[in-house]
Amino acid sequence: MATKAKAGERRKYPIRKEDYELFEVIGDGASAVVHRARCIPFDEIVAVKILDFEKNNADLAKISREAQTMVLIDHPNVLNAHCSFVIDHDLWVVMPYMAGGSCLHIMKSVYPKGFEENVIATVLKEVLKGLEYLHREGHIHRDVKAGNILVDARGKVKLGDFGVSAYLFDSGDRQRTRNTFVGTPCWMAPEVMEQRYGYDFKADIWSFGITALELAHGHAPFSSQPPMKVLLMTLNNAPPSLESRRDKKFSSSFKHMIAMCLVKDPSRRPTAHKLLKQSFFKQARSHDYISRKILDGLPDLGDRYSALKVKEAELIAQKKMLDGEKAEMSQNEYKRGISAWNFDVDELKAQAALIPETEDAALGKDSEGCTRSLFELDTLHENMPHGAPFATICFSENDTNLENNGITQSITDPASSGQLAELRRARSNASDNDCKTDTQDGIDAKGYSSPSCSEIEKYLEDALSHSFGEHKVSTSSCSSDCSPSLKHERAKQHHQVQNTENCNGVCDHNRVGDLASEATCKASNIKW
Ligand SMILES: Nc1ncnc2c1ncn2[C@@H]1O[C@H](COP(=O)(O)OP(=O)(O)OP(=O)(O)O)[C@@H](O)[C@H]1O
Repeated sequence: MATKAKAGERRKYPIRKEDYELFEVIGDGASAVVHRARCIPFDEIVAVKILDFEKNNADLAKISREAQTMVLIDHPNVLNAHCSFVIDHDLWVVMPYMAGGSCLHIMKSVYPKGFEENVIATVLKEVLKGLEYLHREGHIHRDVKAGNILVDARGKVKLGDFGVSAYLFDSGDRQRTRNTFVGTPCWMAPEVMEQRYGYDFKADIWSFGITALELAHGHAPFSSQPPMKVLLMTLNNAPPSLESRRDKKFSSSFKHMIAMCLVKDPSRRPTAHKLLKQSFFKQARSHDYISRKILDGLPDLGDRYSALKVKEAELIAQKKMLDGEKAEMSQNEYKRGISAWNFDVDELKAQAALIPETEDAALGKDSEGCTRSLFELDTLHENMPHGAPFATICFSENDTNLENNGITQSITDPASSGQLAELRRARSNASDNDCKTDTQDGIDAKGYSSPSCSEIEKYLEDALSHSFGEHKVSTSSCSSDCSPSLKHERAKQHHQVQNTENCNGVCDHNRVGDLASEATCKASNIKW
């Protein structure tokens, strides 16, 4: 028989396995499986998240933190836990059942290209209210994404999954920043990736901006890229935005709100409280609207989940086949790129050996003498934009000379004066039609990152004007603050010019080779 709690009092949910009847699986994540279930004494449908901490390598601290945090939560827009308990090596977390499932699930099932703007505004306003509460209470959520925005049967929206959340104010000393590296790369703020100065609740605002793009397009920027590439693109490229041709349907207030969140310098991002005042949210409607607009006619959550699993399995099988072809193609492009630039590996090694010791460090040279750049080529190529045929990049995690993010790129001069002339010719031949059209995240139909017209022009300009004798070029986030971080004065001037032209965060020299080689191929009439 159901027991009733007094007004204002929280019901005490039973903490015995026998008190729950588990039904179908309705979700799974990195560490858990979630079931629809019935709490027998209350005759209430709930969700039970089961985490096997033995299988998950026993991050018991993380898991209990998640459970404790969830039980203490008290806000209509944040999913709380009714209770949690340990059964063998499983932790059971009992939560309210969110019958609509996550926004990611809803999009995958019915709106693969994303939601309409007023649906997004309504959902995001609720999420922001939840974030405002969490930040006020000293939490960083650290995993804001569509997969963690849950909708109940009435269209009410809650931010879920504290799998990686932690107290911002540690045991009384109110330490505001943390130095751990957790989260999901696509939504991860640059400062979290850098792990240099720690991060604070503003990391959630970046993830919130990425989530807004995810809801607008049906997927997060760079979502088809491997994690390492996502890291590089987030750190090196301009922040993603809602500015491509396909985004014309969205209002300028939406674009502006996203641009405010996706600023690389966290101190310049607004708080959740301030964001809520943005005019974009004026179009937000009620939960009934969400229910009518996106939940009506949806199959049951369990059925949707099973259908998605089948679809996912098919995609994985297809991808396995494609990956074989892709690896071969990539290898061919790599070889072609090398020959286009007439690379001489031994000569490059010899050049590197001539560079004084202090310079070597900045070049990211390892004990074998800049070999990292040469022998990591395959891996790097996989992580570079489509067609990047040569990698003249050394990563230096220990370069203390540069005031950057710890990733240093060295552009070693592959260009003879003849090659530069060829490049110049190529640029004058390359018409705008040769360029890919600007896309919001630069991902082409094959899932490769492709440069836009303006990027090509910029990088060609960069390749031509860059002093190839210059060995150190920082790729640090010269985002909207445009702080120059080049050590050498000449490079600094070059950098400043570049920043004036493109002040929103691109210092990406990665692609010089990509574009230069593309141009070279075009000039030489080689099929690219
Ligand atoms: N209370 C709930 N009601 C309905 N569905 C839920 C509920 N909690 C979670 N889910 C579904 O289960 C999925 C996985 O849950 P959750 O994100 O908590 O697991 P996780 O292992 O922590 O995931 P992550 O990969 O984000 O770390 C969610 O994306 C959502 O679709």
